[in-house]
Amino acid sequence: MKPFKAPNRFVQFNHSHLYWRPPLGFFLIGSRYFSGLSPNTFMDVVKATLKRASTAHDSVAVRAENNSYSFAEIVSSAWSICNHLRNGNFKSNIEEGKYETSIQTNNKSENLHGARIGIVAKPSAEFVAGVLGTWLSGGVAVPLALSYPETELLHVMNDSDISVVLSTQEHQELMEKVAAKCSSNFSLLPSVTSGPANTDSLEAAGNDQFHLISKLIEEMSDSRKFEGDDPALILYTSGTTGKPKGVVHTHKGIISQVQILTEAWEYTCTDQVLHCLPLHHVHGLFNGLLAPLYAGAVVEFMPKFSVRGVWQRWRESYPDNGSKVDDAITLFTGVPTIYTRLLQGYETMDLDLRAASASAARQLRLMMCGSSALPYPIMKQWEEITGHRLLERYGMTEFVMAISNPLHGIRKAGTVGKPLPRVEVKIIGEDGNSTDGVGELCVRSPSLFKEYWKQPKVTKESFIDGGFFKTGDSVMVDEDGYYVILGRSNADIMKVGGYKLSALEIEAVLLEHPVVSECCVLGLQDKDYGEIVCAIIVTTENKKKVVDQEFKPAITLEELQQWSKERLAPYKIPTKLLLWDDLPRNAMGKVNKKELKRLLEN
Ligand SMILES: Nc1ncnc2c1ncn2[C@@H]1O[C@H](COP(=O)(O)OP(=O)(O)OP(=O)(O)O)[C@@H](O)[C@H]1O
Repeated sequence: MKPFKAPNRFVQFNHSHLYWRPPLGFFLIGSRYFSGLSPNTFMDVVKATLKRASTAHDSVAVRAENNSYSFAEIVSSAWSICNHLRNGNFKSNIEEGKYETSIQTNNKSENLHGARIGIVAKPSAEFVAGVLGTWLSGGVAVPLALSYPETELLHVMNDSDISVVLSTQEHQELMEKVAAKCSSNFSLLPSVTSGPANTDSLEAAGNDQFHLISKLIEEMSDSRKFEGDDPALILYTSGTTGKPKGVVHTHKGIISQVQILTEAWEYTCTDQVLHCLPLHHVHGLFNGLLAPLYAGAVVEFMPKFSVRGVWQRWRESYPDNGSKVDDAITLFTGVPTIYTRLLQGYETMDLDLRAASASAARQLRLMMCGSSALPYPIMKQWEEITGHRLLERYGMTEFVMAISNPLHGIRKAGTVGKPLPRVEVKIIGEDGNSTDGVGELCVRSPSLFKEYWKQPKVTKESFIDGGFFKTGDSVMVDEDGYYVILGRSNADIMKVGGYKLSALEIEAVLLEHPVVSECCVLGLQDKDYGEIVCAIIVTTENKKKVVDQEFKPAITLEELQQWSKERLAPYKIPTKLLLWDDLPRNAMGKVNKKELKRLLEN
């Protein structure tokens, strides 16, 4: 195993032919790989990277658990996974590490022709190799959530007709059981082996590696397994608004999306991402992994999010005022609850540690937030401490990212910015016609999904004329052309006594109350008003302690209503209050309001 080591892309080698570094200013899209040609699929990017690696030392692409892995190392593991899948010998359980690691040119081996391959692994080099190996074999990757309970796993695996589940020892017991119930095969992912870290030893050990890479390129060029329009990925929606649906993305859609993100947020090969999100969701998979890899950045996985771990990693990156280590983190992206937790962690630090943490965080290039609405108090506090105004953006499983606040220019609180390059949007009213007011957001983008898996009727109903996808989100545009997300039409938009209210707007206000730490607003059925506004509140820790001692609630409905009077129109003020210890959130930190409503109304 290669020791954890700084990537050497900043190193100026003596032998200039060993390492090509794009001149600064050379435009960024895939600049590490392409000088003019435009890739059709992500695998073209991989091939170009390998070509470069055959004549140069390939620097670090992924770091995980104190190991560093180059693209070539990940791809050679992907290649053995591909052979394994194509040879169809997965019926017998293969022990970890016993995959055929040499390159086989097996003319009899089958292209998988779109067979679905489930991938269950924590964020790791093995996960990345699993996805690339699936693509190399002509299969469709289906990343499955580690947090899924068995019933949900069964639903997703049966729904997508998974042929083989690739997983690691950690999940072997559960996945073997589930695979057997779905008549799928189970196979262990081989460990990605990492080679020598420095150029000298690489040159010493070099011939084998270069030989391997040349063979990989040959194989990849020989056998074209898929076209741009072919399915590459099925991601399951979180099920916030119904049963999870399989969203099919094509190779072409994936490459378009990573190009869009690279361009908008100026990802480059000098970036190093600290990644602590799940990989079965677009935020973690595209924003945090595929787009950075495309740009040649390093992705460092922290598979289990840890508040102390994140702050510490930033402090290690920028140890003293102004100094920066070679493997310094430059990019971070998270959901709002991650930032809430980081702020809570910050508050428990002593003054010296706070100063060091804030100063380190300040030096990252970019910090982003999304997947659900970023509460204003969190954004404000984060900016006061770290100097970063979080870049909030809007996305969805079906088109990945569509709207974003700018990298340069004004990032407006409470908005998600403007459409990303090459993304078109329009708002339609209840009559289906375009409107300038509040309405449903529709998106047309090169990254739009192909279809819902095995659901042609639902797919058809989700599009309007001209190929715009109906998001189900209510939005409006402010005076500067920035988009404001009012929420899911069927979960966040409440109909109270004839008024249509946005739960997100009310949540944003309630979160400013000093005792409110988290909150969720939803409409509950009412015979007089249609719906009433119900607020579920988690109070701040200190208050809760006082409360426990005094046996009195941290806040009463009357107190909340009194406080709200100056901030909300009378019909928006909650008429029901529930105080909970925490909110039931999924892996992406989202509350399933439909399920909560069902629970509270029964
Ligand atoms: N910055 C943001 N602000 C507010 N809402 C956001 C933001 N980013 C994403 N969202 C919400 O997340 C939704 C997309 O998330 P995702 O595709 O995971 O679906 P889901 O709601 O979690 O699950 P399902 O599609 O199964 O209902 C968007 O439609 C929008 O409602």
